[in-house]
Amino acid sequence: MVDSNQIGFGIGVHGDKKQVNTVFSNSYYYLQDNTRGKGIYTYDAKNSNRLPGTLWRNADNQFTAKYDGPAVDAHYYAGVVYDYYKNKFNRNSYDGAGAPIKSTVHYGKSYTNAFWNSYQMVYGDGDGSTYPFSGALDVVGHELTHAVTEKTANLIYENESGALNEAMSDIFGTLIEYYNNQNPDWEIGEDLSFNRQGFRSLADPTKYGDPDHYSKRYRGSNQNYLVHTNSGIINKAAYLISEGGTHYGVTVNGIGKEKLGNIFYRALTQYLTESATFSQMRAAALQAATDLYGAASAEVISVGKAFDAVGVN
Ligand SMILES: O=C(O)[C@H](CCc1ccccc1)CC1(C(=O)N[C@@H](Cc2c[nH]c3ccccc23)C(=O)O)CCCC1
Ligand SMILES: [Ca+2]
Ligand SMILES: [Ca+2]
Ligand SMILES: [Zn+2]
Repeated sequence: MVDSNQIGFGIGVHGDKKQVNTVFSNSYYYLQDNTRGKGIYTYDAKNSNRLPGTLWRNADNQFTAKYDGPAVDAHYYAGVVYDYYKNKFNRNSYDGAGAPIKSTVHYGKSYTNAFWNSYQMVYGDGDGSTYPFSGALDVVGHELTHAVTEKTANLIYENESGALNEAMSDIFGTLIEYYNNQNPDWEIGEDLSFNRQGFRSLADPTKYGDPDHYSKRYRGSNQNYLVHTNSGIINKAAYLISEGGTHYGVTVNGIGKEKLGNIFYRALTQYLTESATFSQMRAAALQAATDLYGAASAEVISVGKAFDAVGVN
């Protein structure tokens, strides 16, 4: 029996209709997308902690039940993230060689988080105060960007390199949301909450208690907190590079989202090393901007000003 590529009909976490690429094999339709790299595969943990769980399948290629929603979004949004990296940077999947992209949904019981575990993306259902975690494209982009980072700079997930790791995921999660162009914004996770409040803001990190200047960085020892809060300093610099603004008296001329993406992607893939500091991020971004736009370019000037504005020299 030869497998065949199909197109299924799905309804996402928010009741939004979307087509999903599936495979028909031995009388079942699977959430397997053979049109991108070596495939995108979506699994069901059935509210256990076992990974990856079972490859999602049904008999009619219709993924419209409420229970199907998280799988539909994980599968569809993984395809959007694949397309962003392929179309913008000609990167074929997170490893550049078409690596299969695997996601598991319905992980755990009332699990109110998501993660990349070096092998796959994992999404909880939330605890009733949030939507299931694959229901936000910026979150899916955030998680898959952890995979890209791991295969490139491999930024150590603690202290400043860990905050850089987090910032890269927030920044590219946001750029991917703008690429998809459905209610794009500079917040992370707003699609997961009932009151539209996100987890973090790149435009104004202080909105959620995160620092927007190096002098305000968290210097404690809780690493999971540190990486998710000190990322605000780099997130703010990225926002200023793209959109411009005056921050603590320093004025930055915005150069737009495309150039921000080009500069940060080049920094991530060509210059950052696993133990990079914020200061080394500034140097990497300046070098990337110089490579791309020239030494005395407006882009290089904006990058320098943005890092000045957040106190990173
Ligand atoms: O990928 C990441 O950096 C986060 C991974 C969190 C995690 C870490 C270690 C083991 C398991 C899970 C997940 C996300 C995150 O930023 N989580 C934050 C915020 C958060 C989500 N759910 C929470 C529940 C309680 C407190 C904080 C949170 C965190 O874990 O801090 C990224 C986008 C949204 C979810
Ligand atoms: Ca949005
Ligand atoms: Ca967002
Ligand atoms: Zn993260």
